[in-house]
Amino acid sequence: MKIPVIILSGFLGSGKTTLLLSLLKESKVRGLNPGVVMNELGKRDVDGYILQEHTGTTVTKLLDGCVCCSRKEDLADSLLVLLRGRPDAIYIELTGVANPEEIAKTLQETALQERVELHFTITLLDAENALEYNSRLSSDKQLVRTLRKQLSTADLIVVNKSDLVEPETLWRIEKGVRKQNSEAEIVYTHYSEINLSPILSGIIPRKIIAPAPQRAPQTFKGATLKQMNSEQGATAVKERQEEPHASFSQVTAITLTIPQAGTTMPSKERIEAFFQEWGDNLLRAKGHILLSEQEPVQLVQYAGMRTSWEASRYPGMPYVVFIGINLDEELLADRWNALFAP
Ligand SMILES: Nc1nc2c(ncn2[C@@H]2O[C@H](COP(=O)(O)OP(=O)(O)OP(=O)(O)O)[C@@H](O)[C@H]2O)c(=O)[nH]1
Repeated sequence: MKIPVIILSGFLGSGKTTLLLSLLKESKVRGLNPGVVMNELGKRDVDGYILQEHTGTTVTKLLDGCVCCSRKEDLADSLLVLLRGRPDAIYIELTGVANPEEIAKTLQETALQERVELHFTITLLDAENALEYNSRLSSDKQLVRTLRKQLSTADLIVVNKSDLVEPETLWRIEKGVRKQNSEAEIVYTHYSEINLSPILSGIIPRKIIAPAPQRAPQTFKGATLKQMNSEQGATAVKERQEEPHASFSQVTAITLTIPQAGTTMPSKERIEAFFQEWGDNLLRAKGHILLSEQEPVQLVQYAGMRTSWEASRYPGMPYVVFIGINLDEELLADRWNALFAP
């Protein structure tokens, strides 16, 4: 029996890891033993640590590049290693700038095609920012094309962060999504809360001899915008360019540590203002910072121009990964270090 693979795709900060956490918790309830691959553009593994801390799950981490282009071979190798552990399913969380179509092709490679099959591709959207992507990212044409691919190849599109927008915005998002994908189910939610039954349906612990997994009828629940039927504006856009290409060209990930001796720790507000300073150039930041000896380490996340903080048990050296478009690395590092000047 082929091992079902679920791909989690979606732009930076759209809620993929939040969904993966739910998927792992639900898998545990169902007695499933999934293998998990997480790909990060940066050199540090923020999300893998979050998963380990919250679910105890061991994750295969592919850092410092994108498995749909620069690190393509690594994905196939990692999957082969994971398969040795005979998982019930494999969940792959892609970077926010990956094209899921390339991952589907990897699964078709000779060494893998008899052993795994694509079960679901789920693409998440950040409702608060989705409508701005085309203009904000317009300097990177490959990236804009990749974001379209994330939509057109999805079986399920999760419009997340709907707590941050008016219903009118959701209608406009649905209209835009339908231009790329006329068939996928679209659900509206926050904190990636969706009904996971249709996704996990038919995936049964291997110790119980199971038939091949079947997709359940697509009853994802959540809030679907019922009045909008798929015929309205439903012109699926076909990409002409078929050959493989990089999924982005101007996105970089820069990891900065916290200056050590003789430093002053800035307040949370100063760090938040620092993120905002970079405007559209800073797409995402995440890491672990110790703000004072009296407080626990903080997991800081900057996504969709909002910053959130959470206590963490991360024991290592503090750092922050910055992911941006046309970011000036030297300037970023200089200004970052200046934040900690005594
Ligand atoms: N307000 C709000 N915040 C959310 C929601 N879903 C996720 N977040 C927050 O958004 C941030 C990014 O969420 P992640 O799940 O890490 O997003 P991601 O897609 O995995 O991010 P990358 O892998 O870095 O691209 C975190 O701080 C989440 O807590 C939501 O529905 N509403």
